[in-house]
Amino acid sequence: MAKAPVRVAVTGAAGQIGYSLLFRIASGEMLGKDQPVILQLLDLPQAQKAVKGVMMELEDCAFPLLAGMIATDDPNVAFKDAQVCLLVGARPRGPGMERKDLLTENAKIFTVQGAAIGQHAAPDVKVLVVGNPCNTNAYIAKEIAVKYGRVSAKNFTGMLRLDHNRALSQLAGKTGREVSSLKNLVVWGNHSPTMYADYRFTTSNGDKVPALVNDEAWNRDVFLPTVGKRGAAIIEARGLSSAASAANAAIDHIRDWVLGSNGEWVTMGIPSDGSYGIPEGIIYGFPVTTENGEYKIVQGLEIDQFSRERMTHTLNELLEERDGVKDLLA
Ligand SMILES: NC(=O)c1ccc[n+]([C@@H]2O[C@H](COP(=O)([O-])OP(=O)(O)OC[C@H]3O[C@@H](n4cnc5c(N)ncnc54)[C@H](O)[C@@H]3O)[C@@H](O)[C@H]2O)c1
Ligand SMILES: O=C(O)C[C@H](O)C(=O)O
Repeated sequence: MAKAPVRVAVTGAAGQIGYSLLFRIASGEMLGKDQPVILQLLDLPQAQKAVKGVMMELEDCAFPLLAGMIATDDPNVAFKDAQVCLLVGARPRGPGMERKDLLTENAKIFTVQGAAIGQHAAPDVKVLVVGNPCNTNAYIAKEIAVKYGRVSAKNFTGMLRLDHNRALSQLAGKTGREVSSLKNLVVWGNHSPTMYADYRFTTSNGDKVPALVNDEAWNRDVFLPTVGKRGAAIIEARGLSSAASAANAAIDHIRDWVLGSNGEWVTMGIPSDGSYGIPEGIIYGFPVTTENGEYKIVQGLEIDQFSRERMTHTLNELLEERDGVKDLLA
């Protein structure tokens, strides 16, 4: 018997990430090749004409799994009964900006959308925030949504998967190993240059990646800055922020969350439960495994002095961002 369709809300549907994302969701790459979806597309009033154009193209693909779609500029309509919400719509940064420079402007979007999700989404909704600064925007949406008592704080996540994928590719290049052979990588903390991509536990076909790399200077001087500043390098090269790779990471994040990671570690920005000394509630990149629609933090990893310094540095930035938005949450 055919499965019931899943309602997927996507914000910023007329934007560049939206254009890379929607067709892949509708073709079954996110929720499975046997899972019909209904797309609930949100964008600003002035973008509705462009959203209609995207919907015409979706229609022209004749995707067998696309069971319906709506476009709206009303968050209460977009999130109604949504089981998956991809919060992409927000202003992107330009050259010379840091993601946290977007906070004042973008934060308000997530207060409104958090309230709409809290009131209208399915109680077990899974939310991924892509719009920057994504950790703190996810924090805002979570804090507001849970006030309505229907949805669960643990289901609000921020996107660290692009950083995870970037780190995998850099390590594959350095070691000459295939990306698919690399296991047990983690990116701790904030989606910002302070993030800490940590390959101390990474293996490739049973070999330890730190031994294959065997170059501590490369870790500090090349790997960490390359992964941390990759978003800015793309803006510099393209004149626009990453889009297809961001959409790809969003697909990876939700697919693994819903369908399971088969025991493999993936990085998700999730509300801390206090693990590794990270204060509860902060949306922080952790190594997780996923099964049956739930994630579990990988426990028991040794944190050496260098790692603790890096983890604290990225945490401090998140604490500062949280302080910067506390008035919005009062
Ligand atoms: N977390 C990550 O790894 C990651 C990666 C890439 C981009 N991003 C972020 O994703 C966001 C979107 O990037 P983009 O390149 O698609 O931008 P874009 O400017 O191409 O598109 C943004 C879309 O969002 C819409 N929008 C703005 N405010 C909205 C609101 N209140 N409700 C609904 N829609 C709204 C705009 O009308 C536009 O259609 C940016 O904040 C960018 O920095 C995050
Ligand atoms: O860097 C940006 O502003 C966009 C995005 O967060 C990225 O990492 O590519």
